[in-house]
Amino acid sequence: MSECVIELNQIVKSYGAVKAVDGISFKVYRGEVFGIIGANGAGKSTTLEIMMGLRQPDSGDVRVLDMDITDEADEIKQRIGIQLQQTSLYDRIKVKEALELFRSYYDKKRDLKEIIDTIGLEPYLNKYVKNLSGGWKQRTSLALALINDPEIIFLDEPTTGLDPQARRELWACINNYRMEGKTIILSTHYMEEVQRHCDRMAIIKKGKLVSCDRPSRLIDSLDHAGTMEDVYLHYAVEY
Ligand SMILES: Nc1ncnc2c1ncn2[C@@H]1O[C@H](COP(=O)(O)OP(=O)(O)OP(=O)(O)O)[C@@H](O)[C@H]1O
Repeated sequence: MSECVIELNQIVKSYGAVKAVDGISFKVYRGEVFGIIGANGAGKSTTLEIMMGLRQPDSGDVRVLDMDITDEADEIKQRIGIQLQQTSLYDRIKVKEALELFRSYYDKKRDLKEIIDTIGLEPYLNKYVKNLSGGWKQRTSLALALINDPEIIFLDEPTTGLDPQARRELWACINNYRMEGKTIILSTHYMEEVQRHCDRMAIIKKGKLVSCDRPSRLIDSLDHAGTMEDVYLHYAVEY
């Protein structure tokens, strides 16, 4: 078994009366592409944000790269990469400026030219982020998540709203980094992406983990399930 790089143990997080995460535990291993799926409001983003160190859980333990997420937050942030859901934060600056700004945040830096070439950003460097299409915005934010050559890359719905070609191209970029042995953790609403690209996945329903396994094993475990969409409808949806 490869090394465990993330361990969540009984995580709970409420926003006022809303229990967004309700006792979630799972492990992620080095080199995995790990998907998190669930209906709108199930608690995927909150779970991701807790793993990224952006939110404190009310209770439970989170270990990332064998460090405590609260005590060793600074060291962890140097070794992970984060791509949030589409944000207007960087709309007013150019792609090149965003890359340079992010680069200044980190001690360890990956070669910028190599990232730009791999992701194909060269023609867009002098464009304002706000003027890019959705696909190029997402590629820019993937580039930003890679700037410190992270061991773990977190992607919150990286392909939402993209057309099929842009989704395919973004996955080609993500798979490049998977081949280097990076651990990739993402949330998505696209079940065919999970089936095709994820080694394992967690299904969250109303803040609870209802299943965590390989897509093929989840499909095989259900009578009459042929696709991940059948698995999603069985586990994640409330009728
Ligand atoms: N900052 C916040 N303040 C109050 N409630 C919040 C906040 N963030 C999330 N919630 C609520 O917590 C619950 C879980 O939200 P979360 O964004 O984690 O779900 P999600 O599975 O990522 O949803 P989606 O697929 O729509 O992005 C939802 O009921 C949401 O309305």
